Amino acid sequence: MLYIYRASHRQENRPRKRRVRDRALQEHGKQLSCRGRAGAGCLMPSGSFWCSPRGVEGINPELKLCLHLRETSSEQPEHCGAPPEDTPRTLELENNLLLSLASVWQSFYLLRTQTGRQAVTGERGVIPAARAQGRLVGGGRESAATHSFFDSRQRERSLPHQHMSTEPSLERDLDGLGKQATDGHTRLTDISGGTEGGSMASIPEYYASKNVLITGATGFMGKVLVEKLLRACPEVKALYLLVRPKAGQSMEERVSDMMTCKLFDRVREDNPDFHQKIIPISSELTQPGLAISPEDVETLSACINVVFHCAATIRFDEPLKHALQLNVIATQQLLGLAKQMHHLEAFVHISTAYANCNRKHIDEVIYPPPVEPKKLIDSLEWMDDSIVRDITPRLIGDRPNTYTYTKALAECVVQQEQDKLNIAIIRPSIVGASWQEPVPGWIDNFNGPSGVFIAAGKGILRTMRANNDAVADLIPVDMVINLTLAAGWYTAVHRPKSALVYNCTTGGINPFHWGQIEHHVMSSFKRNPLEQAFRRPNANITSNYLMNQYWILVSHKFPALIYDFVLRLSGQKPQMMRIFNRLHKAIGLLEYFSSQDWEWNSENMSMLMSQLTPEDRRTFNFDVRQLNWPEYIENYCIGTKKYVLNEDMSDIPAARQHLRKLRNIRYTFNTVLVVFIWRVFIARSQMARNIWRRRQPWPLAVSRMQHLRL
Ligand SMILES: CCCCC/C=C\C/C=C\CCCCCCCC(=O)SCCNC(=O)CCNC(=O)[C@H](O)C(C)(C)COP(=O)(O)OP(=O)(O)OC[C@H]1O[C@@H](n2cnc3c(N)ncnc32)[C@H](O)[C@@H]1OP(=O)(O)O
Ligand SMILES: NC(=O)C1=CN([C@@H]2O[C@H](COP(=O)(O)OP(=O)(O)OC[C@H]3O[C@@H](n4cnc5c(N)ncnc54)[C@H](OP(=O)(O)O)[C@@H]3O)[C@@H](O)[C@H]2O)C=CC1
Repeated sequence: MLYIYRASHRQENRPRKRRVRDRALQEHGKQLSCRGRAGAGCLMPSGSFWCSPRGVEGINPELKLCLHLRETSSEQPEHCGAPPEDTPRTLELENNLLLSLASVWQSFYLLRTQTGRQAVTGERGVIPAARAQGRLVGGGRESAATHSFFDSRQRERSLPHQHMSTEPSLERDLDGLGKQATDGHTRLTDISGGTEGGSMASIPEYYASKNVLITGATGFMGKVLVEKLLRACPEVKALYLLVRPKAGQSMEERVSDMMTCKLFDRVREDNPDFHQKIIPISSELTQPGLAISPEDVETLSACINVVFHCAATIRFDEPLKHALQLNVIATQQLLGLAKQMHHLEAFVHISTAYANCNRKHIDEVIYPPPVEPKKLIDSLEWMDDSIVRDITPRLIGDRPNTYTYTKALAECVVQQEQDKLNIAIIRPSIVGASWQEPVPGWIDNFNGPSGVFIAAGKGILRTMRANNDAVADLIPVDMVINLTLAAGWYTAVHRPKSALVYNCTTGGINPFHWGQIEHHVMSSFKRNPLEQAFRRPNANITSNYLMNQYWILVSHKFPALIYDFVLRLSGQKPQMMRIFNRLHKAIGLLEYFSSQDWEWNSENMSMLMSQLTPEDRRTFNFDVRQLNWPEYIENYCIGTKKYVLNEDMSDIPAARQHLRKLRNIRYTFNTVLVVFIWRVFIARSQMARNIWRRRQPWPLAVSRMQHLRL
């Protein structure tokens, strides 16, 4: 079965385009991807998908046909969009052209398969083949900012390393085969991860026998990355972790502590000796040369194949100088080290979807930086901290904090090396607890919404400024890591000419709103309460500033005063007001993100998914359509209880009992308050009594009725 379609970029045609894709998807289980302006694509018999952003448009520019689907095997072509009245012939011509392209491709594919060269293009080598046949017009777009997946495969890179020099460029796609044969050395086999003669290496096959360098491995995402690599790619050779000593612990102690964490239970079960694959390297990223010893630099330069750069300061209130030091300068230094690595195949940089939060629509491109990073680095170097603090608001401009500002600069720094390295940039939105792996709901920190959920679950947080109808772009950490590993694989195997950006978000595909989050978080914590809650969980979000301030006063500050008063009376140190002040600072920093909407284009995420084998798609699942939000939020809340607060699930009955007690206390308190108000303001004041009578005629009516009955 061969599907052929072409799609215009016109907004009104998108639903139709989606229908075609969905249909093909239903029948083939393949995620299709087509991007660029008007596009044309065909799903090959092998199941692979071919698409050219400009090819057909170049042949027949006046065609503004929205969508056309044709099944060659069935007699009746299905039209998913109305073909233009004046174009049946052109359309026919075009379809014929696509069909002939497809058949050229098929013969080429077969030829390659017969000559055992699948590793070169695999079943995805459609464009090179078609281009080599001189059938496609148009080429890649020029700037990295408009770079697309398909373009990336149409341009040749000047490869930095010898072992990469066998990239199957379009121009030498066919000739290159001869060259390789004379070499007698299938270097492309190296690229595809050691699979011989067969199809493209799967993700675990690719990572087999690779040395991987990870920064930020002791952090939330880094840990999940290490765990997943060890579990899903058991043949990986070694993981080199750049770790600093901290809080009186050496880096070795920190890493061995980390490996005893519950997160690694499944890996430990599969391979009790997994720690042998972990090689900690002492590194303080804010120091010159990343404070890596010369011997370690030599080792890393000689053996690393893939770098995952996760380390960063994610604090929103980080002083600019420090945020710049870690998020930008350290990234620059790491890139410098990466360029020395003789066998580096991919450099994966973790950014954030909010790096460009000053925009409402964010494409998978690297936007011009707010300032040239080098200039800023040079200027801040000589400036006193207090001066930097004073000019920070002016510098960050329309970004909310130094974190998003420096992450945007880091992307620019990474982009500057795209000619020398194979780069992927991952931009996750709000990374939350795990969806499925290694266990549902795994989370180990208070960052982002986790702290808010916990504060609400403990009954401390009662109000927060957020827009009920704004999309809460949460993404589970395991999905981010699956995508990251897949992007590493894809970058190494396909080596896009320029850095490929992956917006790793959910809102555009499977949206969920803050109002819904609030509802599910509250009901989840009522079913599975946290221990020793301060009050019954009952948080409300509002976008109204004044309303929020009112509730802060009534529901936060007033109870805190009473509680601290009671603590004082009982001879203890007051603490509630202090806790609330910290909470207000934290939620004040988060409100920017919960009060507005962004729209991210995540086509590269879909593209990447379409490139995975069915098996890899299961193992490295980042299909956000499969997220069932209520279930995810329930597991998230349970995860905060189990893994952040280390509370035991067996204590839930006691926690429920505690909530009942709090409810009874509240009822009693409210009753006492009503009686008190009655006694003080109503019973004692003649004026209040008069008002009460006028407003409340029912007591008179009741007494009259009683009188009548008597
Ligand atoms: C129920 C209703 C639900 C409705 C939900 C509505 C809205 C959801 C809210 C937010 C969503 C937006 C999230 C946007 C994320 C953007 C995505 C990203 O790209 S980056 C990752 C996000 N980064 C962060 O979240 C970091 C934010 N944190 C900070 O900037 C700072 O930590 C701080 C909040 C300013 C606090 O700084 P401070 O110096 O005062 O404290 P410390 O950091 O030293 O921590 C002290 C102590 O407190 C604990 N802690 C830290 N943060 C929180 C928190 N949010 N809640 C509770 N406790 C927190 C921390 O662990 C320390 O504990 P200890 O001393 O025991 O170590
Ligand atoms: N969490 C989120 O919601 C999101 C995160 N991201 C990005 O994902 C990446 C990982 O974030 P996450 O795991 O949540 O962050 P964490 O704060 O949990 O981890 C940060 C990591 O960086 C390391 N690090 C920090 N400073 C240094 C230093 N000076 N020298 C060496 N290592 C250092 C930390 O090591 P140590 O343990 O020694 O402190 C830690 O391992 C970051 O790049 C972040 O921008 C993007 C979007 C959302």
